[in-house]
Amino acid sequence: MRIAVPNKGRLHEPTIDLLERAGLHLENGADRKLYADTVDPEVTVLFARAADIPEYVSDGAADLGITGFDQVREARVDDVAELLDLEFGRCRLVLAAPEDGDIDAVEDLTGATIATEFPNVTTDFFADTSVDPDIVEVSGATELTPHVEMADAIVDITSTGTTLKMNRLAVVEEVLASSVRLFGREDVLDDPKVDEVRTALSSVKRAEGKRYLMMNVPRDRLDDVREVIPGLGGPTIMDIADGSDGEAMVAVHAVVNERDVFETITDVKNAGASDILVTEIERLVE
Ligand SMILES: Nc1ncnc2c1ncn2[C@@H]1O[C@H](COP(=O)(O)OP(=O)(O)OP(=O)(O)O)[C@@H](O)[C@H]1O
Ligand SMILES: O=P(O)(O)OC[C@H]1O[C@H](OP(=O)(O)OP(=O)(O)O)[C@H](O)[C@@H]1O
Ligand SMILES: [Mg+2]
Repeated sequence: MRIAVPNKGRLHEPTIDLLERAGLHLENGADRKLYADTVDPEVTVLFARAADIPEYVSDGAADLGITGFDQVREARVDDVAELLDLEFGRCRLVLAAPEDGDIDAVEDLTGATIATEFPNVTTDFFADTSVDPDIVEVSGATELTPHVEMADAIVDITSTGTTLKMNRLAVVEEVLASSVRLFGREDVLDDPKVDEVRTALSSVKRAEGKRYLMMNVPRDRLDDVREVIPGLGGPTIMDIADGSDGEAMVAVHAVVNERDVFETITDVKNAGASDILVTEIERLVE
């Protein structure tokens, strides 16, 4: 099983980090190599440009791929299926035009020229509209093209909006919302390894923002404590040896959203819990 992942750029590090956290540790270094083995002898990682990954998966050079949804759409591969939204690399492909110009709506683009690194996504977008502008493919610095009279508008990636603003461009319309996805070629989806990889990656995503809470509770206060633990499924309750004064005690373990931890600690303490421990969770397998 070969997984194609971004070899550089902003998606490289978070992808490697995710594989590591999922337990798919890379064995022989990730830098400047084409391939890396992982702890799983059946799983190899192939490093490729983010834009080439969908094609690698479709062609069979790799079986699974991790890259932006924008790249999957641009590659127009029809034999791959999405397996998981990895929820990072969030950005939008937008149609943008000079702030002080007269393009305020898609309809203003009749006879116009659009510069983009995403000619296919752009073509598909305009196919659903009443206008049919010329599309010019560029390979970078797209935001510059309206200022050098190469284009009237652009379709480009934005996330914070800083680059558009710096170039005095305003969003006319959203073309596509993107984030990084795990996807696979349809003819390998039955391989149990695919599900293993998907489960491992989704277990990391599920654990993000969660904490594991452990505490001791006198048995006769258990109901009060249970009431104040915000539910992500019921807590686990275990008998423990009686307290020093012979009081019957139980251990209560629960998975809690990180943002609820502060309040929950106060609440369970007031309800009678003691020896409260909070730990991070690496993975949460369904
Ligand atoms: N500003 C951004 N915020 C969030 N995600 C982004 C942003 N820019 C790009 N991305 C996502 O990252 C993907 C790859 O972009 P990145 O800039 O890392 O690679 P690249 O420009 O293709 O790299 P290179 O040209 O150096 O190979 C994009 O297709 C998109 O999904
Ligand atoms: O809305 P913002 O936060 O400003 O992000 C948008 C910018 O990010 C990307 O460029 P990147 O930094 O990847 O440089 P690149 O053009 O070299 O790929 C994208 O092409 C935009 O130019
Ligand atoms: Mg880039």
